[in-house]
Amino acid sequence: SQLSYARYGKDNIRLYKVHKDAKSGIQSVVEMTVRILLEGDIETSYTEADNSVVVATDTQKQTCYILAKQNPVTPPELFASIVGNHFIETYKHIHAAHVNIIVHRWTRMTIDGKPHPHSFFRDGEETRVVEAVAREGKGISIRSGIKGLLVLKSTGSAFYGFHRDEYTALPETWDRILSTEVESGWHWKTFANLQEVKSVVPKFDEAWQSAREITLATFAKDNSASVQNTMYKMCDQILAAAPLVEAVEYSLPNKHYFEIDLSWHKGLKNTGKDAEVYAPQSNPNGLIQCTVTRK
Ligand SMILES: O=c1[nH]c(=O)c2nn[nH]c2[nH]1
Repeated sequence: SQLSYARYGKDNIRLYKVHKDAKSGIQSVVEMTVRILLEGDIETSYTEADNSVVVATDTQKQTCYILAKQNPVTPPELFASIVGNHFIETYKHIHAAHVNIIVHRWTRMTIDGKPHPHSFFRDGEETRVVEAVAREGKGISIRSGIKGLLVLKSTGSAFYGFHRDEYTALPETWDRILSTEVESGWHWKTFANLQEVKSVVPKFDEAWQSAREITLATFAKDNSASVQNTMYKMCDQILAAAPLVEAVEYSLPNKHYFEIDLSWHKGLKNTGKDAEVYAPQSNPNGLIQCTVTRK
Protein backbone atom coordinates (compact mmCIF):
# COMPACT_ATOMS: atom_id res chain seq x y z
CA SER A 1 0.00 0.00 0.00
CA GLN A 2 0.97 3.66 -0.33
CA LEU A 3 -0.39 6.89 1.11
CA SER A 4 -2.13 8.79 -1.68
CA TYR A 5 -3.74 11.58 0.35
CA ALA A 6 -2.99 13.04 3.80
CA ARG A 7 -4.42 16.09 5.53
CA TYR A 8 -5.09 16.40 9.28
CA GLY A 9 -6.01 19.00 11.87
CA LYS A 10 -8.67 20.23 14.28
CA ASP A 11 -12.29 20.63 13.22
CA ASN A 12 -15.12 22.47 14.96
CA ILE A 13 -12.92 24.94 16.86
CA ARG A 14 -15.55 27.25 18.36
CA LEU A 15 -14.30 30.76 18.86
CA TYR A 16 -15.92 33.96 20.15
CA LYS A 17 -14.28 37.36 20.30
CA VAL A 18 -15.64 40.56 21.78
CA HIS A 19 -14.50 44.08 20.99
CA LYS A 20 -15.18 46.68 23.71
CA ASP A 21 -15.06 50.31 22.69
CA ALA A 22 -13.87 52.07 25.86
CA LYS A 23 -15.15 55.50 24.83
CA SER A 24 -18.68 54.59 23.72
CA GLY A 25 -19.12 51.46 25.83
CA ILE A 26 -20.43 49.73 22.72
CA GLN A 27 -19.45 46.09 22.49
CA SER A 28 -19.33 43.99 19.32
CA VAL A 29 -19.16 40.22 19.09
CA VAL A 30 -18.09 37.64 16.54
CA GLU A 31 -18.68 33.90 16.82
CA MET A 32 -17.19 31.41 14.42
CA THR A 33 -16.37 27.75 13.95
CA VAL A 34 -12.93 27.07 12.49
CA ARG A 35 -11.47 24.01 10.78
CA ILE A 36 -7.70 23.72 10.23
CA LEU A 37 -6.21 20.96 8.05
CA LEU A 38 -2.49 20.73 7.35
CA GLU A 39 -0.55 19.09 4.53
CA GLY A 40 3.17 18.52 4.17
CA ASP A 41 5.94 16.03 4.92
CA ILE A 42 3.71 14.07 7.27
CA GLU A 43 3.56 10.68 5.51
CA THR A 44 5.75 8.91 8.12
CA SER A 45 3.22 9.71 10.85
CA TYR A 46 0.79 7.49 8.92
CA THR A 47 3.13 4.87 7.52
CA GLU A 48 5.77 4.52 10.27
CA ALA A 49 4.07 5.75 13.47
CA ASP A 50 6.59 8.62 13.39
CA ASN A 51 4.89 11.30 15.51
CA SER A 52 7.85 13.66 15.33
CA VAL A 53 6.29 15.32 12.25
CA VAL A 54 2.91 15.81 13.91
CA VAL A 55 1.94 19.34 14.97
CA ALA A 56 -0.74 18.06 17.31
CA THR A 57 -4.32 19.02 16.50
CA ASP A 58 -4.50 20.42 20.03
CA THR A 59 -1.55 22.67 19.18
CA GLN A 60 -3.47 23.83 16.13
CA LYS A 61 -6.47 24.65 18.32
CA GLN A 62 -4.32 26.58 20.84
CA THR A 63 -2.66 28.42 17.95
CA CYS A 64 -6.06 29.42 16.59
CA TYR A 65 -7.05 31.00 19.93
CA ILE A 66 -3.69 32.76 20.30
CA LEU A 67 -3.87 34.20 16.77
CA ALA A 68 -7.47 35.30 17.44
CA LYS A 69 -6.25 37.18 20.51
CA GLN A 70 -3.32 38.77 18.66
CA ASN A 71 -5.08 39.61 15.35
CA PRO A 72 -8.38 40.80 13.95
CA VAL A 73 -10.84 37.93 13.41
CA THR A 74 -12.81 39.93 10.85
CA PRO A 75 -13.20 39.85 7.96
CA PRO A 76 -13.07 36.04 8.13
CA GLU A 77 -11.06 35.99 4.88
CA LEU A 78 -8.27 37.90 6.68
CA PHE A 79 -8.30 35.71 9.79
CA ALA A 80 -8.32 32.50 7.72
CA SER A 81 -5.32 33.82 5.76
CA ILE A 82 -3.47 34.76 8.97
CA VAL A 83 -4.04 31.28 10.42
CA GLY A 84 -3.08 29.47 7.21
CA ASN A 85 0.00 31.60 6.69
CA HIS A 86 1.09 30.99 10.28
CA PHE A 87 1.34 27.24 9.81
CA ILE A 88 3.26 27.24 6.53
CA GLU A 89 5.69 29.86 7.88
CA THR A 90 6.19 28.34 11.33
CA TYR A 91 6.74 24.69 10.38
CA LYS A 92 9.15 24.09 7.50
CA HIS A 93 7.70 20.61 6.88
CA ILE A 94 4.15 21.93 6.57
CA HIS A 95 3.53 23.09 3.01
CA ALA A 96 -0.18 23.83 2.91
CA ALA A 97 -2.85 24.84 5.37
CA HIS A 98 -6.57 24.68 4.69
CA VAL A 99 -8.62 26.95 6.94
CA ASN A 100 -12.42 26.93 6.85
CA ILE A 101 -14.43 29.44 8.84
CA ILE A 102 -18.17 29.52 9.52
CA VAL A 103 -19.35 32.86 10.94
CA HIS A 104 -22.59 32.64 12.91
CA ARG A 105 -25.06 35.51 13.04
CA TRP A 106 -25.25 37.72 16.15
CA THR A 107 -27.35 40.69 15.05
CA ARG A 108 -27.43 43.67 17.37
CA MET A 109 -30.81 44.15 19.07
CA THR A 110 -32.74 47.35 18.53
CA ILE A 111 -34.26 48.27 21.90
CA ASP A 112 -36.51 51.35 22.37
CA GLY A 113 -35.69 52.26 18.78
CA LYS A 114 -31.93 52.29 19.38
CA PRO A 115 -29.11 49.78 18.71
CA HIS A 116 -28.37 48.11 22.05
CA PRO A 117 -24.72 48.45 23.13
CA HIS A 118 -24.18 44.81 24.06
CA SER A 119 -27.19 42.64 23.20
CA PHE A 120 -27.61 40.48 20.09
CA PHE A 121 -29.90 37.81 18.66
CA ARG A 122 -29.45 34.91 16.22
CA ASP A 123 -31.53 36.01 13.24
CA GLY A 124 -31.48 32.79 11.30
CA GLU A 125 -29.10 29.90 10.78
CA GLU A 126 -27.63 31.63 7.73
CA THR A 127 -23.85 31.75 7.93
CA ARG A 128 -20.99 33.52 6.20
CA VAL A 129 -18.32 31.03 5.16
CA VAL A 130 -14.71 31.14 4.03
CA GLU A 131 -12.32 28.49 2.73
CA ALA A 132 -8.71 29.61 2.48
CA VAL A 133 -5.72 27.57 1.35
CA ALA A 134 -2.24 28.90 2.07
CA ARG A 135 0.17 26.92 -0.06
CA GLU A 136 3.93 27.42 0.25
CA GLY A 137 5.26 29.32 -2.74
CA LYS A 138 1.82 29.38 -4.35
CA GLY A 139 0.05 32.17 -2.45
CA ILE A 140 -3.35 32.14 -0.77
CA SER A 141 -6.56 31.08 -2.53
CA ILE A 142 -9.84 32.12 -0.95
CA ARG A 143 -13.46 31.12 -1.52
CA SER A 144 -16.06 33.20 0.31
CA GLY A 145 -19.72 32.35 0.58
CA ILE A 146 -23.18 32.41 2.05
CA LYS A 147 -24.83 29.25 3.41
CA GLY A 148 -28.26 28.49 4.78
CA LEU A 149 -30.08 31.63 3.67
CA LEU A 150 -33.64 30.30 3.47
CA VAL A 151 -35.92 32.29 1.17
CA LEU A 152 -39.44 31.93 -0.23
CA LYS A 153 -41.59 33.88 -2.64
CA SER A 154 -45.31 33.21 -2.85
CA THR A 155 -45.53 34.16 -6.55
CA GLY A 156 -43.28 35.63 -9.23
CA SER A 157 -42.01 32.26 -10.31
CA ALA A 158 -43.01 30.15 -13.30
CA PHE A 159 -41.82 26.96 -14.92
CA TYR A 160 -43.13 26.10 -18.35
CA GLY A 161 -41.84 25.22 -21.81
CA PHE A 162 -39.65 22.43 -20.44
CA HIS A 163 -39.05 19.25 -22.44
CA ARG A 164 -42.06 16.94 -22.47
CA ASP A 165 -42.18 13.26 -23.38
CA GLU A 166 -43.79 10.02 -22.23
CA TYR A 167 -41.91 10.29 -18.93
CA THR A 168 -43.15 13.80 -18.14
CA ALA A 169 -45.98 14.21 -15.62
CA LEU A 170 -45.16 17.68 -14.25
CA PRO A 171 -47.75 20.21 -15.34
CA GLU A 172 -46.56 23.59 -16.59
CA THR A 173 -47.11 26.52 -14.23
CA TRP A 174 -47.11 30.29 -14.75
CA ASP A 175 -47.46 31.05 -11.04
CA ARG A 176 -45.76 28.98 -8.33
CA ILE A 177 -44.18 29.25 -4.90
CA LEU A 178 -40.39 29.32 -5.07
CA SER A 179 -38.31 28.47 -2.03
CA THR A 180 -34.64 27.65 -1.72
CA GLU A 181 -31.81 27.64 0.79
CA VAL A 182 -29.04 29.69 -0.74
CA GLU A 183 -25.56 28.21 -0.90
CA SER A 184 -23.44 30.67 -2.81
CA GLY A 185 -19.68 31.03 -3.19
CA TRP A 186 -17.25 33.30 -4.95
CA HIS A 187 -13.61 32.54 -5.73
CA TRP A 188 -11.11 35.37 -5.41
CA LYS A 189 -8.08 35.79 -7.62
CA THR A 190 -5.17 34.02 -5.96
CA PHE A 191 -3.34 36.37 -3.58
CA ALA A 192 0.46 36.28 -3.75
CA ASN A 193 0.82 36.41 0.04
CA LEU A 194 -0.74 37.60 3.31
CA GLN A 195 0.41 41.13 2.59
CA GLU A 196 -1.69 41.23 -0.57
CA VAL A 197 -4.73 39.88 1.33
CA LYS A 198 -4.25 42.67 3.88
CA SER A 199 -4.07 45.26 1.08
CA VAL A 200 -7.63 44.46 -0.07
CA VAL A 201 -9.31 43.78 3.31
CA PRO A 202 -12.30 46.13 2.75
CA LYS A 203 -13.18 44.23 -0.45
CA PHE A 204 -14.17 41.12 1.49
CA ASP A 205 -17.01 42.67 3.49
CA GLU A 206 -18.05 44.70 0.43
CA ALA A 207 -18.30 41.56 -1.68
CA TRP A 208 -20.24 39.64 0.96
CA GLN A 209 -22.65 42.57 1.39
CA SER A 210 -23.11 42.86 -2.38
CA ALA A 211 -23.55 39.13 -2.89
CA ARG A 212 -26.16 38.95 -0.15
CA GLU A 213 -28.06 42.01 -1.39
CA ILE A 214 -27.91 40.87 -5.03
CA THR A 215 -29.15 37.41 -4.05
CA LEU A 216 -32.14 38.74 -2.09
CA ALA A 217 -33.03 41.48 -4.59
CA THR A 218 -32.78 39.21 -7.63
CA PHE A 219 -34.74 36.46 -5.90
CA ALA A 220 -37.49 38.95 -5.03
CA LYS A 221 -37.60 41.03 -8.22
CA ASP A 222 -36.88 38.50 -10.98
CA ASN A 223 -40.05 37.07 -12.52
CA SER A 224 -38.32 33.74 -12.46
CA ALA A 225 -38.57 31.50 -15.53
CA SER A 226 -36.59 28.84 -13.67
CA VAL A 227 -34.14 28.46 -10.82
CA GLN A 228 -31.45 28.13 -13.47
CA ASN A 229 -32.07 31.50 -15.06
CA THR A 230 -32.52 33.36 -11.78
CA MET A 231 -29.31 32.03 -10.27
CA TYR A 232 -27.40 32.93 -13.45
CA LYS A 233 -28.60 36.53 -13.09
CA MET A 234 -27.31 36.54 -9.48
CA CYS A 235 -23.88 35.30 -10.53
CA ASP A 236 -23.64 37.77 -13.41
CA GLN A 237 -24.33 40.71 -11.09
CA ILE A 238 -21.91 39.55 -8.40
CA LEU A 239 -19.11 39.22 -10.96
CA ALA A 240 -19.86 42.76 -12.14
CA ALA A 241 -19.84 44.06 -8.55
CA ALA A 242 -16.56 42.41 -7.47
CA PRO A 243 -13.68 42.78 -9.97
CA LEU A 244 -11.30 40.71 -7.81
CA VAL A 245 -13.69 37.74 -7.96
CA GLU A 246 -13.00 35.26 -10.77
CA ALA A 247 -15.92 32.84 -10.45
CA VAL A 248 -19.29 32.70 -8.69
CA GLU A 249 -21.16 29.48 -7.94
CA TYR A 250 -24.61 28.65 -6.60
CA SER A 251 -26.14 25.42 -5.41
CA LEU A 252 -29.87 25.86 -4.88
CA PRO A 253 -32.32 23.18 -3.72
CA ASN A 254 -35.79 23.68 -5.16
CA LYS A 255 -37.91 23.21 -2.00
CA HIS A 256 -41.28 22.23 -3.46
CA TYR A 257 -44.72 23.24 -2.19
CA PHE A 258 -47.38 20.95 -3.64
CA GLU A 259 -50.95 21.99 -4.32
CA ILE A 260 -53.59 19.95 -2.46
CA ASP A 261 -56.67 19.01 -4.45
CA LEU A 262 -59.64 19.28 -2.05
CA SER A 263 -62.32 19.05 -4.71
CA TRP A 264 -63.39 15.63 -3.34
CA HIS A 265 -64.75 17.54 -0.34
CA LYS A 266 -67.92 19.24 -1.55
CA GLY A 267 -66.12 20.52 -4.63
CA LEU A 268 -63.76 22.68 -2.52
CA LYS A 269 -61.55 24.61 -4.98
CA ASN A 270 -57.88 24.66 -3.95
CA THR A 271 -55.90 24.18 -7.13
CA GLY A 272 -54.50 26.51 -9.80
CA LYS A 273 -55.62 30.10 -9.27
CA ASP A 274 -57.69 28.97 -6.23
CA ALA A 275 -54.73 27.32 -4.50
CA GLU A 276 -54.13 28.68 -0.98
CA VAL A 277 -53.37 25.65 1.18
CA TYR A 278 -50.20 23.78 0.09
CA ALA A 279 -48.14 20.84 1.35
CA PRO A 280 -44.48 21.89 1.89
CA GLN A 281 -42.23 19.00 0.77
CA SER A 282 -39.14 17.99 2.76
CA ASN A 283 -38.01 15.71 -0.06
CA PRO A 284 -37.31 15.00 -2.77
CA ASN A 285 -36.10 18.43 -3.83
CA GLY A 286 -34.72 19.80 -7.05
CA LEU A 287 -31.04 20.73 -6.91
CA ILE A 288 -29.75 23.29 -9.40
CA GLN A 289 -26.04 24.17 -9.55
CA CYS A 290 -23.93 26.51 -11.63
CA THR A 291 -20.57 28.25 -11.82
CA VAL A 292 -20.28 31.48 -13.76
CA THR A 293 -16.94 32.97 -14.85
CA ARG A 294 -15.78 35.97 -16.81
CA LYS A 295 -15.73 35.72 -20.62
O1 LIG B 1 -36.83 25.91 -11.79
C1 LIG B 1 -36.94 24.70 -12.04
N1 LIG B 1 -35.95 24.09 -12.73
C2 LIG B 1 -35.99 22.76 -13.06
O2 LIG B 1 -35.06 22.25 -13.69
C3 LIG B 1 -37.14 22.03 -12.63
N2 LIG B 1 -37.52 20.74 -12.78
N3 LIG B 1 -38.71 20.59 -12.17
N4 LIG B 1 -39.11 21.79 -11.65
C4 LIG B 1 -38.14 22.69 -11.91
N5 LIG B 1 -38.04 24.02 -11.63
